[in-house]
Amino acid sequence: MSDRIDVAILAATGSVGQRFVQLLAGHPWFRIAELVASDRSAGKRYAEAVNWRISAAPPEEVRDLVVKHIEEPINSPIVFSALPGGVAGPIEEALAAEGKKVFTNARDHRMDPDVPLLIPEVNPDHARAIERQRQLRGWREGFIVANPNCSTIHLVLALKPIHDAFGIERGIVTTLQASSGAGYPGVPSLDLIDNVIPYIGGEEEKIEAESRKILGRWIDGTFEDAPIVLSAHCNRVPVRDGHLETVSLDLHRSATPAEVIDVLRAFRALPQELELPSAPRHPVIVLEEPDRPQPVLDRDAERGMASVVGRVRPCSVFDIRFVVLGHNTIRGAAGASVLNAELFYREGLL
Ligand SMILES: NC(=O)C1=CN([C@@H]2O[C@H](COP(=O)(O)OP(=O)(O)OC[C@H]3O[C@@H](n4cnc5c(N)ncnc54)[C@H](OP(=O)(O)O)[C@@H]3O)[C@@H](O)[C@H]2O)C=CC1
Ligand SMILES: N[C@@H](CC(=O)OP(=O)(O)O)C(=O)O
Repeated sequence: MSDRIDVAILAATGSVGQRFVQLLAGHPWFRIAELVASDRSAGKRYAEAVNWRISAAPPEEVRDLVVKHIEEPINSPIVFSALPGGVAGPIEEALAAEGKKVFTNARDHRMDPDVPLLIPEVNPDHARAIERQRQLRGWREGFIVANPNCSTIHLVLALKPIHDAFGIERGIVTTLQASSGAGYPGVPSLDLIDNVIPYIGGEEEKIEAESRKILGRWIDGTFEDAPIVLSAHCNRVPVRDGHLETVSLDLHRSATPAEVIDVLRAFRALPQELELPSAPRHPVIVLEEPDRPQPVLDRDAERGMASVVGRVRPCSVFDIRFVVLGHNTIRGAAGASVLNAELFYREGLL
């Protein structure tokens, strides 16, 4: 009999669901007990249902689990959700109302005024919002905690130490986002090979709004946005995994590239202090080679859990500019949710 806590993964067969399976297989605190997906997969063994795309084969411990239908009851106390946006909202609410602790990747509840949009290195205190959430929604044990959009997470991990040290007034971010960000099979290959698509629906708005919420404060029972103005431009590029973002920032107090590199390299926070199992030792890595970071070379840094910064230099329009890269389905999605759950476990909130 294991003393690990049982968890269910919703949408376990998709791009993000597969990452959940990979990251939770053999986890020291959590045990994959239930895998859930749509009509297409329900009733099949996981190994038959999934089109496993991230390594040679799914982990041994899940291959024979029979995939549940999304309408079947869930027994595990913790639920990781990789459901599609639009589908996720009501399902996650019903589960939280039943008492489940729901850690979601989906966009549906991220901007709710009582849902923490959590990056444990950046705003762990926002976790306190679950008390208000329970009060407002009449939930006794359950809750919903969201992690941000994949581009937002890597951007904000780099912004946080800079904001704390120098204050960010405004900025421009341009993303080059991997094809796996669109799920599987995602953008048709003939649309993406030899091409760049300068549009990802809703992404620019999410990056701008989510960053302000995360860098803002939880105060007197409400979220107060950080007064930072961002302009985002999002592009889909023919890269398999890893979102790269170019960033220019206007600061309250101007800083040299060396000062910015120092604060990024010194950045450590609660997950590192608590030694959470999925926490990177260095949440932000800074490279000094002029042509890095690159998706193929750098997306797996710290098992895909770190953001990799490079090309920190003065900006001719604002104060400072740099590039940040991160793995979109690991730290940008499933790994982010797992780290959120680990923080809750260590803080006694599960
Ligand atoms: N890919 C990324 O980089 C990121 C994705 N996200 C978010 O994560 C979520 C999942 O995205 P992704 O994995 O890329 O998507 P995929 O298209 O790869 O996978 C979709 C998954 O959803 C399941 N599904 C679809 N409809 C239903 C339904 N009605 N009930 C139950 N399960 C259903 C599918 O199951 P089946 O196989 O049985 O059809 C499959 O497991 C989305 O909310 C997305 O916005 C967030 C950050 C990054
Ligand atoms: N939009 C992201 C992935 C995603 O699904 O984002 P969100 O969870 O914010 O909808 C991408 O295309 O790379």
